[in-house]
Amino acid sequence: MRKIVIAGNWKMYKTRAESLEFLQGFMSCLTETPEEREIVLCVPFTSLEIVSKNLHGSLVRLGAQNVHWQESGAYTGEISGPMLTELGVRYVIVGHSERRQYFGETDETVNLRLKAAQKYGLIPILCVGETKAQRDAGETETHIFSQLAQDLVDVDQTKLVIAYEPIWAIGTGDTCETKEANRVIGLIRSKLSNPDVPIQYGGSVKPENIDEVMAQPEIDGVLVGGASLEVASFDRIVNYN
Ligand SMILES: O=C(CO)COP(=O)(O)O
Repeated sequence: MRKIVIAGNWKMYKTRAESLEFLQGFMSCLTETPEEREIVLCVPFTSLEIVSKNLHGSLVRLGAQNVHWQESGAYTGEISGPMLTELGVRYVIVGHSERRQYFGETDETVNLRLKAAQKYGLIPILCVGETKAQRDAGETETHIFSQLAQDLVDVDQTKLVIAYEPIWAIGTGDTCETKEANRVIGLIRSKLSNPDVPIQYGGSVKPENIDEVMAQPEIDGVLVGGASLEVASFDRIVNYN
């Protein structure tokens, strides 16, 4: 049985005060959510502690948005696995397209970050996906297979989540057709040694399309950006039908 994982990626949004306000509103909505759905909030580093302290034993899991491969060292601006686990972090996004695009992360460093996350007891959410140009050139599969082949070297597939995020569908309102997302996710699964790895879809997931996305047989959850910032919309997403 594959696990359902619904994660919010807050990116560079919300101060500590705003994070707390969200959490207080969101926790009171969760009473209806089926327990087998794992809900994760990947918040900015500065909000990890306040969110951690206010989860009060709820089923919501804490997530971060990146992790360095060393335990400590002269790596200005980076954060290590032990720094995250100390705050109660359970999940960490690795290789998001915004990190690859704007901050020079490569498949090689993504692989190092994945292995470090697992070494320190974190479950990484590995993001893969193609650009519009790659899709238009018919290179979706080759690009994603190349990312997987490099990113997953020596990675334990029993402690892993993968998110398929077509870059052209992120923050654009331009959702990938659900059947197409389902097809690509099936192809990703065919490349894994563990068929039970939960594979999420990400890219313009909203209350309006969540039911259709989750009805697809290969899709085991979602990684949500913009629609995870508002209590009402994220509540609707985690309580999909
Ligand atoms: O990048 C994403 C999640 O990691 C998707 O963002 P949006 O849901 O805002 O399109």
